[in-house]
Order: sequence, then C-alpha cells, then structure tokens
Amino acid sequence: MKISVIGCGYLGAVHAAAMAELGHEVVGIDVDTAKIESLSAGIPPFFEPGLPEILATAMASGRLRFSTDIADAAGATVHFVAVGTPQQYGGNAADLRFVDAAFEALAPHLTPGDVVVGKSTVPVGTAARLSETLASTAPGAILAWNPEFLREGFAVADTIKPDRLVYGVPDGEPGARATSALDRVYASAIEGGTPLVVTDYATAELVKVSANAFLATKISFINAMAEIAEVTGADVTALADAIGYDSRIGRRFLNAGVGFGGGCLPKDIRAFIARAEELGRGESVVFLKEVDQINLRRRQRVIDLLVELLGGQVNGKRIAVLGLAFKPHSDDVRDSPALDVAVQLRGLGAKVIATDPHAIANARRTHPQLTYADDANTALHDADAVVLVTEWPEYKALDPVQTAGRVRGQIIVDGRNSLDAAAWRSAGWTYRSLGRR
Ligand SMILES: NC(=O)c1ccc[n+]([C@@H]2O[C@H](COP(=O)([O-])OP(=O)(O)OC[C@H]3O[C@@H](n4cnc5c(N)ncnc54)[C@H](O)[C@@H]3O)[C@@H](O)[C@H]2O)c1
Ligand SMILES: O=c1ccn([C@@H]2O[C@H](COP(=O)(O)OP(=O)(O)O[C@H]3O[C@H](CO)[C@@H](O)[C@H](O)[C@H]3O)[C@@H](O)[C@H]2O)c(=O)[nH]1
Repeated sequence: MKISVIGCGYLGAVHAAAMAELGHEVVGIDVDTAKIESLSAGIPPFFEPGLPEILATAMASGRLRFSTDIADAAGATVHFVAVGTPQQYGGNAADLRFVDAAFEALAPHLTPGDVVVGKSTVPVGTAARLSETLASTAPGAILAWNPEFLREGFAVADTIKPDRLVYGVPDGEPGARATSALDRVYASAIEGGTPLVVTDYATAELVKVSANAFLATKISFINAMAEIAEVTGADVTALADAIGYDSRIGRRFLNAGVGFGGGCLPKDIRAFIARAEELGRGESVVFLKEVDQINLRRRQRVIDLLVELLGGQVNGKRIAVLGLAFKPHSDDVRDSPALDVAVQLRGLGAKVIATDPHAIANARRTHPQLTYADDANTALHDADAVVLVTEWPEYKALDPVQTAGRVRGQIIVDGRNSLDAAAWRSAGWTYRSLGRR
C-alpha cells in the first residue's frame, strides 16, 4: 500500500520505517528540515535500538523516502498523523496546535476515499472534531484513530508486532472502508494473531490515555508503598515480588524508584485530568493528581537522601549523576526524573557531573549549564557522592570495589533499586535506595 506518515519523531520515524519493512511504499514527512535530512541519509535523528537497521533496509529497497513537502503525501491512500501533542505551556492540557496544523496542511492533498489515521495521543473528542473539519476541507476522506502503544527502546518490535491494535472508526460504510484499509496495512500482525479492537473514536482515544494512566498509577502505587516502607523498615522490592506473584496483579511496572518520566506518561495523565475537568468529570480522575504528586515526591526523596548522607549540605560537593534519559535504551530526556535530579542538585550548589550512554546531547540542548562527562569513569572521578538515576546495564554492572577507587566519598544513592545492596555495602559504601532498608 502507499502510505504517508506526517511527523517523523520518536513515533513517526519508527512507524514509517516499520511500514516499509512490512512491504509498504512509504513517504515520511516532517516540518523539521534537519530531521528529514538525517533520515534521508539513513541516520535516525535519535537513539532507538533496531531503527538504524530497518531504516537502512527500507531505504535500500526504495520503499521509503522522506520529505519536508506535505504535497508529497498525495498519491498515498493511507496517511498516518504522528505529530507531537505536548503539554501546553503553563497548563496541563494537551497542545493540539501541531495536530491541527498537520490536518490543515494535509487536507488539500487528499483524494476521496483516502484514509487519514490519527496516531498521536489526543484528548477524547479530538477525532470527532477533526472528522467534521475534514468533511469540509477534504470531502470523501475518511478519518480513523489508531492509537500507538509502542515503548521507546522497544519501538521497532512493538510496531511490527504490537500487543494489540485499536481502530476508532466512524459508523457505516466509511468505518468499514477505514477498517479494511487498516487491516491491509497491518496484515502481517493480524495474521500473526495480534488482537484487534474495532471501536468508535471516543473509545479509541480513551483506550490510549487510560492505558497510560493505568501504567502511571501502577508505578505510583508501588512508589507510595516505598514511602510507607521507608518509615517502617519494610522492603518494597520484596513487597513487589510478593504481590506480583498474584497473577491478577503481575510484577511488571512495579519497580519502585525515582518514578516515571518521558514524553508520554507525565503529560498524558495531566492532559487526561484537564480533559475530564472540561467534560465536568474531574472527580472521576482526581486520583491521577495524586499519582502525579507521588511521582514528583520521589525525585525530592533522592535529593533529600543525598543531602542527609552528605551531612545536610550538598553545596560545593561533587556529585556524579549516572543517567540522564528517562529510562534505559532511550536518549529521550523529556520530563526525565534523572535530568530533573541533576538540575535540582546543581540548584542546591552541588558540582554535578552527569553522564549517560546516549542522552548527553539531548540533555545539553535543554540544560547547557550542567557539566557532562562522556563516561561513568570520568563522572565518578573524585566524586563526594554518586546517584544512579537511569538503570542502564553498564551502571548496573559497575563493580563496587573498582568504583570505590575512583571516588572521594563512598556514598551512593540508587534511585532505581538496581544495584546489589549487599555487594556495595561490603565494599565499604554507604548505600541507600528507595523503599528499602
Ligand atoms: N514517543 C513515544 O514513545 C510515543 C508512543 C505512543 C504515542 N506517542 C504519541 O505520538 C505523538 C508523537 O510523539 P513523539 O514522541 O514522536 O514526538 P516528537 O516530538 O518526537 O515528534 C513529533 C514530530 O512531529 C513533527 N511535526 C510537528 N508539526 C508538524 C507538522 N505540521 N507537519 C509535519 N510534522 C510536524 C515535529 O517536527 C516532530 O518531528 C504524541 O502525541 C505522543 O504522545 C508517542
Ligand atoms: O516499574 C516501572 C516501570 C517504568 N518506570 C518508569 O516509567 C517511565 C515510562 O516507562 P515506559 O512505559 O517503559 O516508557 P515509554 O516509552 O514512555 O512508554 C509509555 O508511554 C508510551 C507513549 O504513550 C506508550 O506507548 C507505552 O505503551 C507506555 O509504556 C520511565 O521513566 C520508567 O523508568 C518505573 O519507574 N517503574
């Protein structure tokens, strides 16, 4: 099939390359010239495992090209819209300017029967509004909403073989045509047994935000248990293991630590709260405010632990911050707890030396004032204390004895509960983590 993908960021670039990998003929379009130049040269503009490989294969096959000209979408029959929906500046609601601009720019290039597929995460009600607009700007085009559930770090596999597919489609004949077009796009996943839910726009939009709200709630639940564990001497990791053995609960997403960040969970729960309030149902999701607060308190807890361990004063202390990305296997620093901790420590007067295997360039762009080291050994040199805030495998593999030889003070706060506490303590470290003795 001929496909266009509008917006080639973390979602869209992977989607475009993965669709070409599946045999479709794809054009990826973005307003960011640097991004398109990079993608056209076969170089992903961000770190995502597996993307360089499928990008190279797809470009070599001639099935994938990139452009800054929205007119190049003409000729495709399915158009995915994957532009950003960030948190509004100064508010909680989603900023829909990019979505609106993309639909407005795309409309003149559509042919009756084309299917426009929203992939961006949007507040419930957006698809119905856009569908009405399309009816006048591109008569005969059909809108579907097909939310995306990929995880950064696993984006390629999640796109090619998703856990499930959700189509929000209109009633009647247009809905049937949109469904059949999407079935052809995702034929290999569907044949492979991927569950499919075909529903209305509102449900599809809500599935996406409620899935993220549920994941955020699960993380904040275990982090709330960590807070209780901290005042009772209990161990939140053992607690998570024990409740996780109950198959109704499950162990995944019960890792207590410095909390969730990224370009999705934090802004999506805030946008959900804002939309529910607009709909007069703020009380239905009021608990998500607490989910957000618990999450933000964990960052403060890491800072408080460091201050305590450094005798009440971090001013002038050299602190090695291991990790900047919001999670391992990503270079994304949007709303990253790790970067936030580094920035807050610097604000308290600490000499922060931060490092990350892949996220330094992105962190430097938004926070040029921080000092960055290319690797952990350089960051650790002469440190008075160490804080691990992104559980990259190389940090988890650090040897406590060798690491002791690099620092000035053997103090470590493990913000991801990812190190072997006994091994670090027996090497002479003052080791502290979150929700564990
Ligand atoms: N990142 C993820 O893992 C992920 C997963 C699922 C859903 N989502 C959702 O997907 C959407 C995109 O997220 P992202 O992380 O890829 O964001 P991103 O910021 O990485 O990418 C968005 C891209 O859209 C481009 N863009 C903006 N306006 C445009 C326009 N008018 N025409 C063409 N391109 C335009 C930007 O230049 C940018 O490259 C968001 O709604 C997000 O919530 C993201
Ligand atoms: O037990 C856990 C699991 C995760 N996290 C943190 O939670 C955040 C989000 O992690 P994850 O969900 O793996 O990352 P994303 O790539 O942001 O993916 C989420 O957001 C995407 C965008 O909406 C969705 O598509 C995905 O399904 C959803 O998992 C990260 O900061 C993690 O460190 C924890 O603190 N504890």
